Amino acid sequence: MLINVRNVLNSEQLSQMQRWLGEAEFQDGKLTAGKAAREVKQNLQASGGWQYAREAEKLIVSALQTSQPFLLSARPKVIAAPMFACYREGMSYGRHLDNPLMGRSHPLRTDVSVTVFLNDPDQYEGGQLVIESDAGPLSVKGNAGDAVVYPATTLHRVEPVTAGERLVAVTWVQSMVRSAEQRRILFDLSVLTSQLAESRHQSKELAEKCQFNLFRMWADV
Ligand SMILES: O=C(O)CCC(=O)C(=O)O
Ligand SMILES: [Fe+2]
Repeated sequence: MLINVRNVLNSEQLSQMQRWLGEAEFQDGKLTAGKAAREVKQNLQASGGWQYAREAEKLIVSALQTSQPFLLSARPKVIAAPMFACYREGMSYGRHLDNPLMGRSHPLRTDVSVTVFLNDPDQYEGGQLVIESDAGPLSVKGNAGDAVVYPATTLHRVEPVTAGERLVAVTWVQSMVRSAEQRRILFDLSVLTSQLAESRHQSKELAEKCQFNLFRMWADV
């Protein structure tokens, strides 16, 4: 399931992020890539020495933690510290698969990948995030503040930026529900429950009962 979550960051949070990023020092993104990804990764990333690194990570994680569509689609158990990437003219990230585990001392299993767009799509040309699916490639270019959430089990790439600059935060989630298929069912049931609640339909409780009991059955906490 690929979902586009609107307005994970509000305009105030977005301006704050952009101010902080204005002070960031960027370094070669290959420094944080696994062996295979290194060969296709051509971008820049905010360095660990960036004075606002911790605040920026916290802002993204807490914004995700308060977004209902994100919580219902990803069912996060742990959210990794986000990385802040910048793609300038000519930069791209070729077709790759994200590492299955991230972090050394407390490894996190990457079930879900997340990109939060930090500037508007009219500020760069190219730079689409392209996710391969059984139905063919899905190409995304989100508005500033939106996030795209997709299974980390998919091959994906970032098309070359041909003009301007693309700014994103990327992170990964270890989900309480490991299976993407099960997460999809739970998400659909949560949508169904709220639609039935809105129309005050008598079956709302039954839909919610199915959602809750399947979550209880599948959750690994
Ligand atoms: O920039 C993006 O949207 C995704 C980048 C990516 O695939 C990665 O960092 O592994
Ligand atoms: Fe990736």
